[in-house]
Amino acid sequence: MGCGNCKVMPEASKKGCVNVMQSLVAFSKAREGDYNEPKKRLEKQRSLWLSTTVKNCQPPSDSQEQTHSDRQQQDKAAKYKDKFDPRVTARYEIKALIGRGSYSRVVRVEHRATCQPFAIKMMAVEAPEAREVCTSELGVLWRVRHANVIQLIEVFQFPQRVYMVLELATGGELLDRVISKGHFTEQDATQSLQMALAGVGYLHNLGITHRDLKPENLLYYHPGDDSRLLVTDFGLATFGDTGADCSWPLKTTCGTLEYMAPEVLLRRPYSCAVDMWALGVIAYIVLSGSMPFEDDDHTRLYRSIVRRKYSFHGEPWPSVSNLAKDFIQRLLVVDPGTRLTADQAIHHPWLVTMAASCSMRNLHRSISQNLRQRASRSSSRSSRAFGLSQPQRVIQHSLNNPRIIGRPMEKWYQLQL
Ligand SMILES: Nc1ncnc2c1ncn2[C@@H]1O[C@H](COP(=O)(O)OP(=O)(O)OP(=O)(O)O)[C@@H](O)[C@H]1O
Repeated sequence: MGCGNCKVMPEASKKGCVNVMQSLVAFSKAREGDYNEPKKRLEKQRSLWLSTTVKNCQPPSDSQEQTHSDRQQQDKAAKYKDKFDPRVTARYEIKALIGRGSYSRVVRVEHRATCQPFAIKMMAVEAPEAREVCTSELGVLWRVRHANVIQLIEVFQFPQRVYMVLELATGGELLDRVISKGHFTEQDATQSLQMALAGVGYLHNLGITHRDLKPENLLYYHPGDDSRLLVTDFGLATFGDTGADCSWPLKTTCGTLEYMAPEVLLRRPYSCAVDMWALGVIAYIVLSGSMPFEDDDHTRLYRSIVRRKYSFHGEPWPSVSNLAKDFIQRLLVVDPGTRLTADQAIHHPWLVTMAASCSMRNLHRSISQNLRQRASRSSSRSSRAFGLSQPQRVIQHSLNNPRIIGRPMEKWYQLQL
C-alpha cells in the first residue's frame, strides 16, 4: 500500500548520463579503490548465504494449493522469463512477478543450487535517465550492510539490462502491515519508526541521502511480528562528500511531492535533513492513516508544505499522545538546521520509552477508516495507488505514479508564497 503520488526525478544531468555506463563498468570490474571493499564484502556474504544448507527443491505437492493470485503472478513471471538473460536464469529460477517500477521489473526468484528465495530487480538501462537511476541505486547498494537496509546479493550487468539480486522482502509495505495487524497502538508505531530510523541513521552516517523515503519504500522482511523493516529503493539516493555531518549542499530537485522537504521545493541547497522531514510525514501517516500535506492541486500542496500547514485535527489525533505529536513536530520543522537528526530522533523520549507512558489505545479503526476514505476519494478521482490491493496497484502504479522529469518546478518557485 502506498501513499506516494507525484515523483519528481532529478533532471538528467549530462554528466550523470556520460558517467553511468563507466560507473557500471567500474562496478563490475572493480579490483581496487572504492569499489573493491564493498564488492569483496558482498562476495563473502553471498557465498555465506548460498553455502547454507542446500535444500531439496521440490515442486509444490498437490496438497499445497496454489492460490489464484499465485498462478496469475506465475503467468506474468513466465512472460518475463524470455526477457531475462540466460546467464541469469541459469543461476536463478524465476518464480513470480512481484511488481514494476518506472524502469524496473521485480521478480521473485529461487537460487537453483540452494533453493533460497531472492528478489531480482531488472532494470532496462538504455535510456540515460534509467541508467542514472540504476547507477544511484547500485552506488548505494554496493556499500551498505545493515539489518534495516535491503541487502544486495549480486549484480549481473549487461549493456542494456542490469539485474540486481536482492534479499527478498515478503512482509509487505509499512502501511499494509498497519492495516493487517487489526490492532495498532503508538507502541507499534514506535517499533516501526525505530527500525526505519536505524536504517536511515546508518545511511546518513555513510553520507547517503535517500531522497525518496515514503511508506512504499519501507518493506517488512517477513510477515511475522518480529520482522525487520527494510529501507528500499535507492534510485534517487545520493552521496555527500563529507560523510557523517550531513552538511554537504545537495541541489537537485527530486523526490515524491507529498514527502518533499520545504528546502527542496524552495530549491535551496539541502542535506540529509530532507529524509528526516519525510520521516516526519511517515510518522504522521502511520499514526493517523492520513497525510499531513495533501492537495490535488500541486500549487496548494507546495504552499502547505513550505508554510508547514498541517494539523492534528480529526480522528485519531485526540487519542494520540503529546509525546508522539512532539516527535512529529520536531521533524516537520521548516528550518533543516533545527530539525531532528536521525541520531537525535532515535533518542526522542517517545521512541526511547517505546511510548510506554502513552495511551495504549487501539488506533487501528481510525487509521484504517482514514486510509479507506482516502482510497475511495482517490479512486473516484483518478484511481490513485493508495489503499488498493497489490495487483491493481501494480497496474495503476505505472499509470498514476509518474516520474516527472524536468517538472516545471520553476513555475512553483515563481509563485508568490
Ligand atoms: N527486495 C524486494 N523484495 C520484495 N519486493 C520488492 C523488493 N524490491 C522491490 N520490491 C517491490 O517491487 C515493486 C517494484 O519496486 P521498484 O523498486 O522496482 O519500483 P518502485 O519503487 O515501486 O517504483 P519506482 O521505480 O517508480 O520508484 C514494489 O512493489 C516493491 O515493493
